[in-house]
Amino acid sequence: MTDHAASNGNRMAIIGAGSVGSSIAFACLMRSVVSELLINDLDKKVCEGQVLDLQDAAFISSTKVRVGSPKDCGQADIIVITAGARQRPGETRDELVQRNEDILKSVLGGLQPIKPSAILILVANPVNILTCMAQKLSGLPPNQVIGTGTFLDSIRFRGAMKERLHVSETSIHGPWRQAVGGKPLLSFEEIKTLDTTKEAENVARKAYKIIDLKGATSFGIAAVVSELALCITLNKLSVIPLSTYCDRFKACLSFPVSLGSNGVQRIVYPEMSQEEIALVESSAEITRQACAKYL
Ligand SMILES: NC(=O)c1ccc[n+]([C@@H]2O[C@H](COP(=O)([O-])OP(=O)(O)OC[C@H]3O[C@@H](n4cnc5c(N)ncnc54)[C@H](O)[C@@H]3O)[C@@H](O)[C@H]2O)c1
Repeated sequence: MTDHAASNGNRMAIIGAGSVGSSIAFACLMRSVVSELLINDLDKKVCEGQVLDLQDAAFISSTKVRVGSPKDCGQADIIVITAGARQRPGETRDELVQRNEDILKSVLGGLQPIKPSAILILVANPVNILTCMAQKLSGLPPNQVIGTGTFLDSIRFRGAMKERLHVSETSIHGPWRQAVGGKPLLSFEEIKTLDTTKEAENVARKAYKIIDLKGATSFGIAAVVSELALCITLNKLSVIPLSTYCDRFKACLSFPVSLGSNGVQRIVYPEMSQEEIALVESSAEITRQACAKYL
């Protein structure tokens, strides 16, 4: 099925038309993932400018684009929230929490009543915490509220491995203990000689490197969200690492999930060592503490 065939009848709303929101809109437009794209931003001037610019690109798409009011956006099938304070150079994700919590609260309030079958995608950071907050405040079932999680990090990892192994990103199922064509990644000669800690750090640092160089990241996350939208509209049930509520750890964390028209269908927990489980538990505890006021 072509990307074009996915668009039939679906409507997507993007809240926040800054670097990330406008790039997501452009990626979704180019892939015709929905029939109609609504864009909303507190800054009405910027929002109108982005819509007019996107409309110029729509001649090679089957998607129509327009400005949407918060209420219109609340009735979309897929609602993407990018409205948020941008991460400043050197700022940690946690320092963004308070600024972005206030914005999210006001965005969710404006969208109400949200279409009961809508899938809400959180992009603004820190994504696990905002996903937890949106699960509590949106009124939607938790499986319909997801965050982009570590999908982009996983794409970056696969991109780095592609360079080493000369195989397509889509044939690499990371991280380390996973496989390429059924062969464990760590058993490849090219990988055995790698400093895996350094390689993992490079992947984790890439967002900061881009922010240092150009002030923000936008294209990678745009491609990621267009892919999530396709999974939803086509009910693909692809397994992707996303932020979701993990009953096992009692927190919103990024784990591989199958994603379809109803949102998260199942969580696929990988085999984990005791050391890895302890690391996840400690992340879960930090996330739980940050979310405690919403539980
Ligand atoms: N999940 C990821 O991998 C990922 C990647 C890149 C960026 N981000 C995050 O995405 C967010 C946005 O980044 P950006 O570079 O687009 O920032 P930006 O400053 O360019 O855009 C944010 C936009 O949100 C708008 N906005 C603020 N409050 C609003 C409200 N209440 N209603 C509607 N619009 C509102 C602003 O007017 C602005 O246009 C940040 O939190 C950033 O950290 C996440």
